[in-house]
Amino acid sequence: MATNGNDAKKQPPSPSPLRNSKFFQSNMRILITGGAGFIGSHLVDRLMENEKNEVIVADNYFTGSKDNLSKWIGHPRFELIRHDVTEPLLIEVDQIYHLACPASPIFYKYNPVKTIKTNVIGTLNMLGLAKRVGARILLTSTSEVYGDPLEHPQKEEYWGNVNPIGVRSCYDEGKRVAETLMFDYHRQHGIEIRIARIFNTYGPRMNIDDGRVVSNFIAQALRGEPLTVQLPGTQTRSFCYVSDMVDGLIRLMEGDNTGPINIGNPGEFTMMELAQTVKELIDPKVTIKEVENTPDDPRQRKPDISKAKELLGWEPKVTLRQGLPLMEEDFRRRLGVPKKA
Ligand SMILES: NC(=O)c1ccc[n+]([C@@H]2O[C@H](COP(=O)([O-])OP(=O)(O)OC[C@H]3O[C@@H](n4cnc5c(N)ncnc54)[C@H](O)[C@@H]3O)[C@@H](O)[C@H]2O)c1
Ligand SMILES: O=c1ccn([C@@H]2O[C@H](COP(=O)(O)OP(=O)(O)O[C@H]3OC[C@@H](O)[C@H](O)[C@H]3O)[C@@H](O)[C@H]2O)c(=O)[nH]1
Repeated sequence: MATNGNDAKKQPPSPSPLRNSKFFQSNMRILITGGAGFIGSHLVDRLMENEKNEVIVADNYFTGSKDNLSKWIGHPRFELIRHDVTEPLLIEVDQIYHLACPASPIFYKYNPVKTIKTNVIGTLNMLGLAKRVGARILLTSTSEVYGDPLEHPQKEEYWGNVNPIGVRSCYDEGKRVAETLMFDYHRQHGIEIRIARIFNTYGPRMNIDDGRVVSNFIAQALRGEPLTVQLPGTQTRSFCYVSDMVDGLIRLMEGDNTGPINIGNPGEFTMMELAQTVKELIDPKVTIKEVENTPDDPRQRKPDISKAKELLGWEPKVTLRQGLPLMEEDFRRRLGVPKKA
């Protein structure tokens, strides 16, 4: 008999039979797609702290690097696979953190068709894997699903204001479809899903020429170049330090709520305020240069994190003024610009 595709009460598939193997098994085998990237590599560090975890990273190194994982290469509980998520992956795991996707606008716009494939086919492949082995899967979605929001701050119930045919759509709409796929697999196949809507996150290990605003301003200040504030400069973002983000993602994965749940720091700054703060912290002599913006840049963004507080017992701890110097230290080391005594 055909199954009812909309049966929300359907049970999830049973976990991998390898759980009962006579060979040594860690308690939890965790796949992190995009684990060689910025957030992914910090997540690897945190999950590897637990001796009961075995961590497998699958990454195509488009924006990530083996350098971010160098301390784990060769570790018996760690495995690194060069793999593009637009191709199927056949392995046995208990949990999947699905992060693979370029995140900086300059990188996701570089090959928009590939960005859509990564979000749609990549998420389908990872859901197929979750279904086959009975794994729980967490998607790192984004505040960009709210587009240029007409509600402020953004609650999870807000459906967003997204241009479907613009230059950011490959990412925004790609992530929206990825969320849809997650819920359809959940309803139709009983897959255990978790969706995090991540707001702008920063910290050590961001690519120096990543193109995102915090890394741009810090690198520019250290190189003695003008800070490029894109017009009008009054647009706002809310910046979350990476350790807080990793904490939120793990709580979401381990908890009972599917989400979507906003994970971000509600502290809101204009880009001009951010530039002034970086200037003051790193080098008061650097100048600020106003430059053209890119199409469809959201004018305001700030998460309502009531759900994360209530359902995950999570809220960010690191303020922007505490986090920026930690990132400055990492950038100084990588750029070879020591702090003057
Ligand atoms: N950092 C943020 O502010 C932010 C905000 C919202 C959402 N997110 C989401 O969090 C995740 C991680 O972001 P990040 O800031 O660490 O970015 P990142 O670019 O540093 O990491 C992305 C990783 O995915 C890999 N990747 C890209 N396409 C792939 C593919 N087809 N197959 C396999 N690997 C692939 C890259 O090589 C990289 O290692 C992304 O899904 C992103 O959309 C990030
Ligand atoms: O040099 C710069 C770069 C950027 N900006 C401005 O800074 C703001 C933030 O831009 P970013 O490129 O850092 O990031 P965005 O907020 O546009 O997208 C980000 O948020 C959601 C995530 O899903 C994306 O992965 C992430 O890149 C924009 O208003 C942009 O115009 C500058 O003023 N100067």
